[in-house]
Amino acid sequence: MGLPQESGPGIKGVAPARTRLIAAIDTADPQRARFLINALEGKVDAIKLGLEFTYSCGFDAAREIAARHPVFLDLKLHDIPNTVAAGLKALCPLKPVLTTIHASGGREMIARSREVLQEAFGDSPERPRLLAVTVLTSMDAAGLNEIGVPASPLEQVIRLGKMAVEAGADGLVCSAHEITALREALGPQVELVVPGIRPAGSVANDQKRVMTPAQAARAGASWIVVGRPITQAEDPARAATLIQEELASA
Ligand SMILES: O=C(O)c1cc(=O)[nH]c(=O)n1[C@@H]1O[C@H](COP(=O)(O)O)[C@@H](O)[C@H]1O
Repeated sequence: MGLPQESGPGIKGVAPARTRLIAAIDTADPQRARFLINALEGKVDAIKLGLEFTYSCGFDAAREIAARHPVFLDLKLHDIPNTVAAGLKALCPLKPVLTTIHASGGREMIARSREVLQEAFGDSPERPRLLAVTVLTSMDAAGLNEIGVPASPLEQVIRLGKMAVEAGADGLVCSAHEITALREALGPQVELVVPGIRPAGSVANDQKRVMTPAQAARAGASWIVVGRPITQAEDPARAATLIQEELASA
């Protein structure tokens, strides 16, 4: 797993030079995590450690992995600005490549988050890229409506995405369905990190707004995030290789 060389697409409104693959290591078992990370060495561009791994295996285990691999630390912080900023400050020693907060936490929360990272890293390329999660890929219009958002997922992603980038986010987590509109609204530099990815023929599980790796790459994803289609495959390394081949030929 090499550190990412390219950041974002090169030409306005078109796909990045290469859409990179992140494997989500969603497990509570440190041995299983180690097995998967070893199996995926050289096959994926980064690994994602999220709530399940970090809460079960601990921050030190995450730190150990981040010292050896490019890590997307996905803890989706969402609290008052002061608390989120302090939480992010505590995460800085891990030096993740990417990390997440919720865009719906609001402008000040995002701005304070960016400030903390800027203070810790200055303009160093090691500064973790701050991603704002827009509308979870497990949500559809009915789900949004139920929580009092009378907009389509696309409208809400664009609304939150514009605000988050203005406030200082380097990128957004969105579904592949919103990439084209986000690129039109925000241009080529913004990092678009896209979960809800399912290779053709695989089950959606709890994901609602899904697309294939090739569709996401053609739309202009900077990164795709794939969990169960890799981690629950009989041969995770082969599953990752097939996805990389699909991305390369998209
Ligand atoms: O922030 C994320 O990574 C994320 C945001 C989102 O809207 N949807 C989403 O699925 N994710 C994460 O992406 C991964 C998707 O896993 P699979 O559905 O197993 O491919 C999980 O680790 C989720 O936590």
